[in-house]
Order: sequence, then C-alpha cells, then structure tokens
Amino acid sequence: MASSENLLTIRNLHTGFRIKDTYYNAVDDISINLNKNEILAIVGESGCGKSTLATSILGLHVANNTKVTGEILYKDLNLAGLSEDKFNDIRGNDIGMIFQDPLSALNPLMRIGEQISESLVYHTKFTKEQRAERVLELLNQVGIPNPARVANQFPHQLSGGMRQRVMIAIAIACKPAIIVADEPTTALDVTIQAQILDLLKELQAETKSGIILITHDLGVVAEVADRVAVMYAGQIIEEAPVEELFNNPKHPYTRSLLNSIPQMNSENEKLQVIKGLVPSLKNLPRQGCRFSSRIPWLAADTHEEDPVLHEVSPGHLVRCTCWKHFDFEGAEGGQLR
Ligand SMILES: Nc1ncnc2c1ncn2[C@@H]1O[C@H](COP(=O)(O)OP(=O)(O)OP(=O)(O)O)[C@@H](O)[C@H]1O
Repeated sequence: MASSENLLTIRNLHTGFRIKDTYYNAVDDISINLNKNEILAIVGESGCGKSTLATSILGLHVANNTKVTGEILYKDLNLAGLSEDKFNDIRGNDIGMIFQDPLSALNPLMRIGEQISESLVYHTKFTKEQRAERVLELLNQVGIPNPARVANQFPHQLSGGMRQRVMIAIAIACKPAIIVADEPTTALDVTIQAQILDLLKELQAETKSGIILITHDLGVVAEVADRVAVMYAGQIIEEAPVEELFNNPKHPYTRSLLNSIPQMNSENEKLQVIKGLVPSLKNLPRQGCRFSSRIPWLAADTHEEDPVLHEVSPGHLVRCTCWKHFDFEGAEGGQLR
C-alpha cells in the first residue's frame, strides 16, 4: 500500500529543447509528487513528453541544448539545474534507473558481475569480496538462476528477459529511494513482460521505494500502478489513483486511451477512440486547451481559456472543463473502428 511520505516533489517543471535558436518545452509546467512505497505511472502516447520528464529527473540532458527550470525537490536538493558532479552522486545511489533496451544500456564488453559492481565501487566503501557477494545476492534477488555463472557472462549471452533482470539488479544495487523505469517491459514478449512486472512489484514492496514507471501501455498500468498521471502535449491532463482512473476517467483523452483497449468480454466490438496524434514539439499548441483540436465538435466555450487541473474527487485531478461536455456518441471526428 502506498504511503503518503513524500520522496520527490516536482513543481512547475519546464524542459525545453533548442531547435535552431528557440527552446520548445517538451515538458511544460508539470507539478507532481512521488510518495514512498508507491508506483506512479506516467502514461500517454508517443511524443507527449514522458521520457523527457524521466530524463529531467535523472539529469540526463545535453546541457547546451536543453533548458530545465522549476523544481525537482529531493531531500534538500533541487535536481533541476544540479551540476553533473552532484548528479553523479545521486544517480545510481539515491535514484536508480531502468530503461527499455537493456542491450544498449549494458556494456557489451563487460561481464555482468563487473557491471553490477560498478555502482558499488562508486557509491559504497565495500571491499572487493563484499562487492562480489552483493552481486550474487542481487542476481539472486532478481530471480536469475545460477548467479555465479551469470556474473561471469557477457550481455549477449543472456536472453532479453534476463538482461532486463540484470538492469534491475544494477538499478537496485545501492538500495535507491527512487527508481525511474522508462518502458521497462516494452521490448519484451508478453510472458516475460508479466514476470518483469511481478519482479518490480515484489522489489518495490520489499524496499518500500517509490517507482516512477513511464509507459504507453495501460495494461502495464493496471497491473502495477498505485497512481497514474496521464500526459498530453507536455502537460498532465489527468491524475488519479489507479482504480479511480480506470473506473471513472474524466478527460476525453484518458477516456479515448482506455477505450482503445479491447475488452475480452465486451459484446460491443467497436471501439470509440479519438482520431489524431500528439503534435510535434514545434507545433504543440501553447495556449488554451491543448486537446481542443482533437475534439473539434466541442464548442470553444466548453474549454477554459487557460486550463488548470481541478480536483474532482480526492486525489483525482482533471485539466480544463471540456470533459464535462464530452461524448463520443454521434460526434463528428469520433472514430468508430
Ligand atoms: N533531444 C531532443 N531534442 C529535440 N526534441 C526532442 C528531444 N527529445 C525529445 N524531443 C521531442 O520532445 C517531445 C517529447 O518527447 P519524449 O521522448 O519525451 O516523448 P515520449 O512521450 O516519451 O514519447 P516516446 O514514448 O516515443 O519516447 C517529442 O516531440 C520529441 O520529438
């Protein structure tokens, strides 16, 4: 069960990428908290800014092309604008990370054991023997059979699922308070995906860490998340505890995302979804309701001039007022497929 002890506070975060001489915000005024002992899912279509949020928290941007402003408060530090030196102390130690593609995140020329050991060398005073012992303990903890053998192997000798387990072992090696997992199961087939999600859940329950899980897959969200933030065009457009979001979605975008999941037991085979894509970074609407062009059948005055998040029930926030007027039914532009 999630606790309300706050681990990370994000306030008015903006992350802009430079294109020629102008910065365009891919994350545009995001405020959200991560609590201890919870899995917070960030969900949305490709291009909505999920990974940019993750890389902002991890300080993984090229400084001369990126501008990060606002607050990412961890303990008494603001991670937005922190120096690379200070970030090196925090990444891997306080904040662990898991990425989509373990093959490109792992060093192909280093044995698994050495790669897991690296962050222990950097962040702990363990002796060589203690590190070797911890490596085996970690491999065991992430469910890798025969840890001693695997520690001596190279990444290409392992399956995709095993490599992702190794990435998770690296992420938790220093017992971080926070883990940022960006599409950790997207590259895996469905059965392995389920195993990795189970593992993440188990580890989270054991360590009481807070996990930010970035995904486009609502099935993954339903499986593991405690709380969900739905992003569209650089903003959070809806945020709620997971059951509330699935049972009582408000924003048209959330409803469309949920509607796009086929239900096994549904008698109605037709899915109503909203046409269109997240606009490119340069073409993101910066004023008014960013979703209005996707739902042109709603009158202009159903949108707020400057949409903000409204709390519609405890912990359930929705941006703009257009949701009150939205319906798929008979709507021009609503797509039946
Ligand atoms: N380094 C960069 N320079 C310029 N634009 C970028 C950069 N990184 C991301 N973008 C743009 O910022 C926007 C948000 O991208 P981001 O990768 O954060 O979205 P996402 O929701 O994670 O999508 P995906 O699931 O495809 O990774 C997109 O329009 C993307 O093209």
